[in-house]
Amino acid sequence: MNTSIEFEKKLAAKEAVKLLSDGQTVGLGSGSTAGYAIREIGKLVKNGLQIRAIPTSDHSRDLAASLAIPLVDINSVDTIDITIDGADEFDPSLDLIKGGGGALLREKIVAAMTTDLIIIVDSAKKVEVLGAFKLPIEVIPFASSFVLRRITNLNGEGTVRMAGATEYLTDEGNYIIDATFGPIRDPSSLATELNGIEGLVGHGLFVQMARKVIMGVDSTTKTFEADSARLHAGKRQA
Ligand SMILES: O=C[C@H](O)[C@H](O)[C@H](O)COP(=O)(O)O
Repeated sequence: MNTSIEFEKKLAAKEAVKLLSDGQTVGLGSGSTAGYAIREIGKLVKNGLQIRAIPTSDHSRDLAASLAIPLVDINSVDTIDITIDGADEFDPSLDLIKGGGGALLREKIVAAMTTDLIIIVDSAKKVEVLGAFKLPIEVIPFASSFVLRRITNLNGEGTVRMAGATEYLTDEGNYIIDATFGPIRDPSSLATELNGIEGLVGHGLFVQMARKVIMGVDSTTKTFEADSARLHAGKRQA
């Protein structure tokens, strides 16, 4: 484990939870950085913060429950005030690649319901152009070969993620294809192409969804804010 990277993740998490206030419905992201935020939220709840939370993965649900963070069923709410989640890459427009941990489908649904999506990252996640990190794509098992061929048609290359000798399964019982498309200079167009493939239920391109990215860097944090006109266009698309 790289201790300075872990320190940056913790700093970003601590900064993000300052945005929480009583009465909010809060989305809980997935992954190691979001895990630090969930632990911070656990401390705030213990000290009296009154929120209700919606986790984006079974793992985050179990972690939140172990910290006595009140949880609510996503189907019982219309909107989510704020979500704190991690990312695998972010670019200068605050477009993201997510899903390295396989939680992208629920994460994107939660993000689409969220007013303020706050992304917390270490400094290694900042890129000029998305695409060095393989794009996770969630598919129903029945469609995996079909989707792999469609990815090839888009000049990409994909492989089904494995967990030992068998396919990795998401919380929704689906497969993940990790795909490379080279540098993704137009995330919005690639997202549209992928959205049109039958059997593909989600992908890790989060375009025009993040309100802020809070990045830990050395012993401080840096916050990047989305252009709000662009963000509203993205929310309508989601
Ligand atoms: O599926 C996993 C999520 O999208 C994570 O938020 C993402 O992979 C970043 O994870 P980490 O904070 O562990 O780098």
